[in-house]
Amino acid sequence: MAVIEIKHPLLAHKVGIMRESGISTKQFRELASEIGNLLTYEATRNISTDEVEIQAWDDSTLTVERLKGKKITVVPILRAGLGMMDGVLQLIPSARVSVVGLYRDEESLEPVYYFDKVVEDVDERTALIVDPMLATGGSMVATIDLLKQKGCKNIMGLCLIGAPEGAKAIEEAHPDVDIYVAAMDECLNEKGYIVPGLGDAGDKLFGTR
Ligand SMILES: O=P(O)(O)OC[C@H]1O[C@H](OP(=O)(O)OP(=O)(O)O)[C@H](O)[C@@H]1O
Ligand SMILES: O=c1cc[nH]c(=O)[nH]1
Ligand SMILES: [Mg+2]
Repeated sequence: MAVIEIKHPLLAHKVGIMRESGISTKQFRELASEIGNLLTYEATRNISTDEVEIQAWDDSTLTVERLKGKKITVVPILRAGLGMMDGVLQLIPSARVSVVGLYRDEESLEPVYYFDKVVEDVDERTALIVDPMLATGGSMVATIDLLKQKGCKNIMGLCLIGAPEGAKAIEEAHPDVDIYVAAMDECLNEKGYIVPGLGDAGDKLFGTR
């Protein structure tokens, strides 16, 4: 199963608020970041830790676990992915950030590449792609393609909302990649928007349109 819906009352509550018409930019941003944080907690359940020795409070030597935080790169897909990024970095502050710029052509719904700045040692890191919407899946597939071309071998994704069409696209193109979503919705409408969805996540995060 490449796309995993995380069922949790906190996520359901927060996604429900994000779907309301007239939500403020401020509240939409806060919720996108909070859900990014909660999804990170779930998605990182099985990432590896190192054992390190510390000097404990009573001067004894203690072996504790440390996250291999420097081995993760967070990959926001511009623009809307930036809205989830801070919530992810709150939990993994030492992660490096790699940015991928794509927008979806409104007519063809195909992803159009315009920028990337991916960390040089991405082949040694786990990539955590963040983007609120998995609609046709084209933008996520293109980002995974790009990261794999650069040598990245471990890739996960975090999205607020997924559509079955996007899940199918990921499972066909990249069955090795797990995408964690806070809600799996019903379908896409004739314009490629997720139904019920929450509208245009980028516009709501950036206050455009
Ligand atoms: O699964 P897909 O069909 O590819 O659609 C999802 C993409 O569409 C949105 O970005 P958009 O193109 O609106 O760009 P923006 O973030 O700059 O608003 C969203 O943030 C995803 O990147
Ligand atoms: O529903 C959707 C689909 C793509 N992009 C969005 O922002 N929303
Ligand atoms: Mg947009």
